[in-house]
Amino acid sequence: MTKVLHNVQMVNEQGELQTVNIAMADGKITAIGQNVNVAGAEMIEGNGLVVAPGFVDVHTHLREPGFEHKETIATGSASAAKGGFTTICAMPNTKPVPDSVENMQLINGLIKESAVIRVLPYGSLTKDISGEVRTSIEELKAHGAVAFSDDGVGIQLAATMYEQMKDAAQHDVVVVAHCEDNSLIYDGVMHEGKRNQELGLPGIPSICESVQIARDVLLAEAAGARYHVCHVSTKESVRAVRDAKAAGIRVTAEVCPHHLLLEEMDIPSDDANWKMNPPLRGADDKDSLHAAMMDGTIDCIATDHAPHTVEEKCCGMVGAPFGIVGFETAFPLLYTQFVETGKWTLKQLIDWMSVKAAQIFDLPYGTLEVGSSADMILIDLQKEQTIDAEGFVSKGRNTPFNGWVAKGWPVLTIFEGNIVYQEAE
Ligand SMILES: NC(=O)N[C@@H](CC(=O)O)C(=O)O
Ligand SMILES: [Zn+2]
Ligand SMILES: [Zn+2]
Repeated sequence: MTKVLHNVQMVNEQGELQTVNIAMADGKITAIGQNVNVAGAEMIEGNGLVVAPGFVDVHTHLREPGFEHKETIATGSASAAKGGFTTICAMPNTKPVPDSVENMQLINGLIKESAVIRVLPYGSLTKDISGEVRTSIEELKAHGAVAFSDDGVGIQLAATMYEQMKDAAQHDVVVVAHCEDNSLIYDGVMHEGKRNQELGLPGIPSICESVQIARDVLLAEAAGARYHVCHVSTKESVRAVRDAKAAGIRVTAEVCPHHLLLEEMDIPSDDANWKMNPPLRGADDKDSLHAAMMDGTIDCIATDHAPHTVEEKCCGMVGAPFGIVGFETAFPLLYTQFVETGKWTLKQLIDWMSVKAAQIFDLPYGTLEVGSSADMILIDLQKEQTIDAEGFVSKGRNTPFNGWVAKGWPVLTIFEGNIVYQEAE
C-alpha cells in the first residue's frame, strides 16, 4: 500500500523550505517531489507543515527490564515518538544488564514486543556495568548491540577501557563513554561552583569528567578505536575533544539540551528535578558547549532521557537519583531558544538531532531520501504550548522545564511508513 504525505515543507541542502509530497511504500520512501502523486494511494495531509527526518537519539534510558516503575519500552518509545524520534539507542543500565548473549536476547525480545519505534540496544562494556569483568564485544555485537557503553558510571581502570577499545576497534564498533572519575566526586549532587555553595550542597568538580575524557582519547588513539563521549558538560572537556579531533583521533561527542539551555545559577532551589549527571555547569561551560557546536567539536544532540519516579525526586537533591526526562521537550525548547532567536538555523538543529547522530554509528537513518526508511515527522513551527509534565506520555515527570513556553511542536510521527504518533485535535 502506497501512502503519500501531501503538501509538506522540506528543508533542502541550502536550508531553504521546499514544498513537496513524499510517497512511501513497504516502509521506504519511494518518491519525493513537487508533483509526486500515486493513483490509489492513501493520502496523509501535511497542511504545509515542516517535514523532517525522524530524529535519532543515541543516548536514552528506557528502564526495562528491571525498573518498569520508572519507564517501560512501551512508554519510553511512545514518549520518544511524541517528541519526533524514530530511532533511539537504549543505554544498558537495566536489570539485567545486556552483558551476555542471553540478556541481549531478552532485551531484543522485549523491544520486539513493545517498541513503537526503532530501539537499538547498547551492549555493556563490563559485566553488570561494575567496571570489573569485560564483556565479549564480538558476541554482543553479533546479537544486535548498536555500540558499547557502561553509561551511568565511568570506567575507572584505564586498562579495562583500553582492552575493550582494542576489541571494539577490531569489530568496528564505537565505544561510548560516560566520563566520571569516581575518586574526584566526593558525593556531590550539583556542579562545584557558586550555586552549590549558596544552597549548601556538595559539589561535583568539572575535572571528574574532563580528566577521564583526556585519558580516553589517548587510549582511543593507541587502540585505534572509535570513541564517543556522552553528555559533554564542561569547557575543559570541550577542549580535550577539540584537541583530540585536531590530532586525528577518532572521537565524536554529544551534548544534551539541558546543558545548552541551563546553567548552575538557574537552579532555583534544592529541587531534585534539577539534578542530573553531569550537572548543570557554569555560564562559561555553557558558552563553550555552544562554541563547540559551531566549530564541529560536538557532533550531535542527545537527550539522555532519564526517567525517575515522583517519589524518588520528591525531596531534595541529596539521596535522589540523577537524571531528567527529555524526549518530549527537546525539539521545541531548542527551536524556541536557539532557532527562533537566530542563533542556529532550522537545518542545523534538525541535522544535529538526526543525520549527524546517525552518522556516528553508521546508522542508515536520519535522512529524507528515496530508498531510505520512511521515518519522518511533521513539525508545527507556529504552535506554542506550555510544557506540562503531567501531560507527558513518559512515566517520568522529572523535568526542570515544567511551565516553560515553547514553539515548534512535532505533531505527527511516521515510522517505517506508519503513523505512530499523531497530535490529538
Ligand atoms: N544522566 C543521568 O543523570 N542519569 C542517567 C545515567 C547517566 O546518563 O549517566 C540515569 O540512568 O538515570
Ligand atoms: Zn551518563
Ligand atoms: Zn545516560
